[in-house]
Amino acid sequence: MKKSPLPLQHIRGSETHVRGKEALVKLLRWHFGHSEFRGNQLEAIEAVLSGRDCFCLMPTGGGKSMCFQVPAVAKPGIVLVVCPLIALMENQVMALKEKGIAAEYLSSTQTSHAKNKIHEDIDSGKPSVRLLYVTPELISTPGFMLKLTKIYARGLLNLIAIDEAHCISTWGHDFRPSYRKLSSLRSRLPDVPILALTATAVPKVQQDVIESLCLQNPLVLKASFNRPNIYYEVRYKDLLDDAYADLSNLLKSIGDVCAIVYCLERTTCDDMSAHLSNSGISSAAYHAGLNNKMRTSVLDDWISSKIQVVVATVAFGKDVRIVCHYNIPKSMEAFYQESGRAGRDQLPSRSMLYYGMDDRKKMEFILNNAGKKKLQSSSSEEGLLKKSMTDFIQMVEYCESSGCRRKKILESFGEQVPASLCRKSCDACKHPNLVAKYLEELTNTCAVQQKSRFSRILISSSSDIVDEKQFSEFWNRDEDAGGSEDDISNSDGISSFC
Ligand SMILES: Nc1ncnc2c1ncn2[C@@H]1O[C@H](COP(=O)(O)OP(=O)(O)OP(=O)(O)O)[C@@H](O)[C@H]1O
Repeated sequence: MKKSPLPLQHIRGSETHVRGKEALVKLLRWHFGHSEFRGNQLEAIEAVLSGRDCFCLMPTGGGKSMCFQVPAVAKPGIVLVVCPLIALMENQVMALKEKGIAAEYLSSTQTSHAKNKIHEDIDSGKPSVRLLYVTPELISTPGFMLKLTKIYARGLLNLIAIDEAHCISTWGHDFRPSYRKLSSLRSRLPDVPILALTATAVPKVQQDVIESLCLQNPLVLKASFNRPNIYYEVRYKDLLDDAYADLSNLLKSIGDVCAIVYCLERTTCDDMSAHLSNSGISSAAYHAGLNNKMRTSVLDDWISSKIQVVVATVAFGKDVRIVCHYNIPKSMEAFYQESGRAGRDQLPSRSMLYYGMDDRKKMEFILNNAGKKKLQSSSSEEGLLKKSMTDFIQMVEYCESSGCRRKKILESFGEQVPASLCRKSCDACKHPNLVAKYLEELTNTCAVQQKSRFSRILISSSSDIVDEKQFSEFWNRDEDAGGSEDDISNSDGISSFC
């Protein structure tokens, strides 16, 4: 059913708050079915509709999309949404279309016919599309920038929303060089308000985002990172007989609910998915090694609940009840972002991290060697290397500490909170004695492992116990344009994103 846009007479410039609010709430109810705005949504929407830049930091699942989707239905013209992942774009566009809102995305996964139709519409002078999702790579192509300047010259570009804006910062956990090029948007399209959205920016990154995008006197909105509906837990692989079996039992025990399992390597994803399927859990792997067709088919099957579990190296959207990390993530930011896929509908959800000493060593090895390589090429990378190490140490502390997990997460984002905030919604607060016991056992197990490893080294003639080749995928990932495998948007050429 196609809904007609609600006429809004009162939202022009920064007019009266109450009239604006009433009209906007009507839009929210009409188009999206939500009864009230959440957190800072309204402030962000009013700011951008009045033409002001805005930096909006909201927790994962906080409802950032509404901050640009409501403005898109509030007035005719186009809202351009820059999004780093094709899967997320597809997801959002599909959901908007179901609501009768004219949304499209441009990506390499579409047929030429589909792309041509969108281009015809936006070139027409009277575009029907309200939300146009694109990748940062497409923005940096001269052809698309020219197109944008034409839309802008016709007064049809209302807002530029930059999702996952932390990707612009080299200090962010998911730096994408293509995001850097977004800095030209301000000079090319000077009067269009820019809305930068993120869930994971530490203060240094926030400043970097604001400066890199040349935001002018932006309204800065920040909400707490706390996700009260997520229960955090760590399980210690070294204390389990079989971590694979433990994970499949866990997934079976929670019934037929949607889950994501994150792994660091594609091969682990494939193995894990096969293991889960053999245990009777419908699952599929989803990673950059799959072709477009396979990825789309996995995504479709998952969204339509044909499969219960996706085992992935990359994040993508859907409300899930549980997110498991089968390998330790590289930083608290990455962990927060990924575990935050759970409970985006605010219902009780779980984050389960399987921590293993081998995974820890592997990651330390990767970071050390990546650092050594970089240091050889440029001494300016030293700061970044130190940051990667510090980030990882924070993640290890999260796993190896007997203190409140929630407090650890929030402190890593600079939020000081009492442990009472958790209300026993992490294993360390709910079962402190058990967690302390596990950590003691872990220390003892590691001491034994260390000893036997030491004797193995003495016996072995080889001085190096780590085989570089087995980690080749990590090297490749590190040398990826984005330094992150989250970029699976098919970089098959400069204009491949259109
Ligand atoms: N005002 C609201 N009232 C109720 N539900 C809302 C409201 N705004 C958004 N939501 C719902 O919250 C969920 C998360 O919204 P959204 O996808 O925009 O979050 P997000 O901040 O982009 O999260 P993430 O960073 O994890 O991608 C969605 O299911 C959305 O429909």
